[in-house]
Amino acid sequence: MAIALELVALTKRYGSQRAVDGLSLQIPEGMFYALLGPNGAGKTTTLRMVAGLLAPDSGEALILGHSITREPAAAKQALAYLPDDPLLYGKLRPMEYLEFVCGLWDVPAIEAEPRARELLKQLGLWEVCGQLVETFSRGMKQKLALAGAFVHRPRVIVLDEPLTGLDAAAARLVKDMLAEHVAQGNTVILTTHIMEVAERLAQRIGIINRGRLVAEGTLEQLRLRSGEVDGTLESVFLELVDRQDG
Ligand SMILES: Nc1ncnc2c1ncn2[C@@H]1O[C@H](COP(=O)(O)OP(=O)(O)OP(=O)(O)O)[C@@H](O)[C@H]1O
Repeated sequence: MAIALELVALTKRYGSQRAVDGLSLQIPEGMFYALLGPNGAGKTTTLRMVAGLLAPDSGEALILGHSITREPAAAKQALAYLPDDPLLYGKLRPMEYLEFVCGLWDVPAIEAEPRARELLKQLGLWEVCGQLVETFSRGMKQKLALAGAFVHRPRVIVLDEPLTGLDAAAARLVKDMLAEHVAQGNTVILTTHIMEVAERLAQRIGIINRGRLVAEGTLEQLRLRSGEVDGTLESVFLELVDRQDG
């Protein structure tokens, strides 16, 4: 099976601090993968390098075998990245925004329009289609940004804290959409502080702390590694991070 995302000794420093410190990881295609870590562990910095928004000091990230630094066009073709603070254009309406995004990805207009409509309906934004994005609540903006990430059917979707700020119904909807995307053979990689999300949805989990990979595997493998054989992901996570800090 193809490797959806490979990190090879990825490193980023801010001054003397190593925000990401020689991170290596392989995530096979068709997987729901959760990246966990305490505040400041280096998750957002890692994802920004994966998306090609931040240059690594050394090492590299490959999407489906294409280096984001050396072959950015090929790497980005299969990738969607949803940041934790997505930038939307306030003066556009939802359909205009999605048409704009489809244009960036060369999605033919004949496919773009029904796909955008389907996503807006799915995410409960169809009723507000006539409104400018600047009038949207934070949760509505987040749902529209998510529609923008899904609209070109990316094989690999990378999301930074996608559930923050969503109400219970919206969070359920987004979790279902992500699970469905994986069921169709695509790859979802997300960061979250919500342990229940990682515990219930992720097939594999990576834990990072201080820019380094502390442990990686299925929940069962992480339980064995931590010694918390019947533990919740929360207790396994806290034990593994504590051990590295200690
Ligand atoms: N632009 C920047 N300049 C200086 N330091 C930065 C910058 N961005 C991040 N850092 C530092 O890099 C480290 C990793 O930050 P990062 O945002 O990647 O962590 P995170 O795991 O996403 O945290 P959180 O869970 O709080 O969102 C932190 O110590 C942070 O202070």
